[in-house]
Amino acid sequence: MKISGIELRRIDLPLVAPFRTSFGVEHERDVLLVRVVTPEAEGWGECVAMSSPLYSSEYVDASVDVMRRFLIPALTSRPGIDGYGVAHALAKFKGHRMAKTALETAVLDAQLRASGESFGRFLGATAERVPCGVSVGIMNSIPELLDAVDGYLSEGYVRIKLKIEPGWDIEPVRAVRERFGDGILLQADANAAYTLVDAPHLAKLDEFGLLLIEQPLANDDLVQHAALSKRINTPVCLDESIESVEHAAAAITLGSCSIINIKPGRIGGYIEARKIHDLASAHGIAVWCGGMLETGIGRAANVALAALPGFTLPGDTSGSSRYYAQDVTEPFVLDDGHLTVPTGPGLGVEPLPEVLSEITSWTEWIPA
Ligand SMILES: O=C(O)CCC(=O)N[C@@H](C(=O)O)c1ccccc1
Repeated sequence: MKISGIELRRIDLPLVAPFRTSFGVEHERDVLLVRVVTPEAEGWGECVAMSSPLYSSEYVDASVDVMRRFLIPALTSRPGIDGYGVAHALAKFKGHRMAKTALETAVLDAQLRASGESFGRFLGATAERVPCGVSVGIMNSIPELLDAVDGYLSEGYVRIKLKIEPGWDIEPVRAVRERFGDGILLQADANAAYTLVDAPHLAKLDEFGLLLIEQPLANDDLVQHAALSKRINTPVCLDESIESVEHAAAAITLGSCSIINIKPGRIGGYIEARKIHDLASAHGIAVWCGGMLETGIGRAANVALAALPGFTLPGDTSGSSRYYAQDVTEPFVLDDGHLTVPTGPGLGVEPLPEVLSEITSWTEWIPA
């Protein structure tokens, strides 16, 4: 396909409630969307970078800059490109995986809308719907946490993920276990808030039968997580540390984790995500699809990815209403704890024009 031009668009979406993690509190999302225009079709992608470089080094303003100055010219200067060619064309530019993922997704979406193939079928999805977990932020009190968890379980979520940090870990997990029993699927996400010194403390989580503890140690570590994995019984899952299939191979070789949270934006795209899925499956490592508070654009792609056979654990593929009163696309609505994989060409969803114009804060057209 020859790209005619690419539109960058920032949209403002307030969250239905503040979302607190060990690295900060989110009240709204300043989301960067990408629209790739070709003679055959248009395609959409979502950049999951946050407004500040707190989850990783990427942030929205930097994504706009690197796309405008380096990534988009590298794509539009080519006589033709397809989804498989994007990562190769952008490889010479270091990092900025979330920006690269948004562009690759938009090119793939255009390509697939032109060919009539769904994103899920392209990736190798084998399920028509996926079981959904939900991520629960750090709260001001245990009662507030229990009310939130009660509400999500009532909505049908099949797995609860609790954000933890030093001072908010053992007691919240204990309270949820005592209130809701051993039957609910429960896991914890530390977002790199601990060090190996905390190993004995983290071992106290072992009594609660958690599915996993996600990224307990530094965001770029593999070696210390391997040491921690030998000192606690709760399975270690990596998120921030895995930025490529090479990282995943190293983590598996070192024994750094037994579960991987696959977040396409973090690793540079859905094609790289499928590589990690295939590698992990070959090693008996379970994977699940993480989330970055995506709008329906990124959510559609994540739900398609989560339908691949190796995604054996419920992901952070919540319904749109977990974060947004009004999504930029038709909302993803939980049905019996599951979301249906879109079956239309490409992502199978697109922004609602009236909503998009209302929430757009900035847009720029970059011609080929
Ligand atoms: O449901 C979602 O999309 C969010 C899932 C979630 O907890 N994401 C976490 C994470 O570290 O995995 C996150 C929160 C805020 C910002 C970035 C990441």
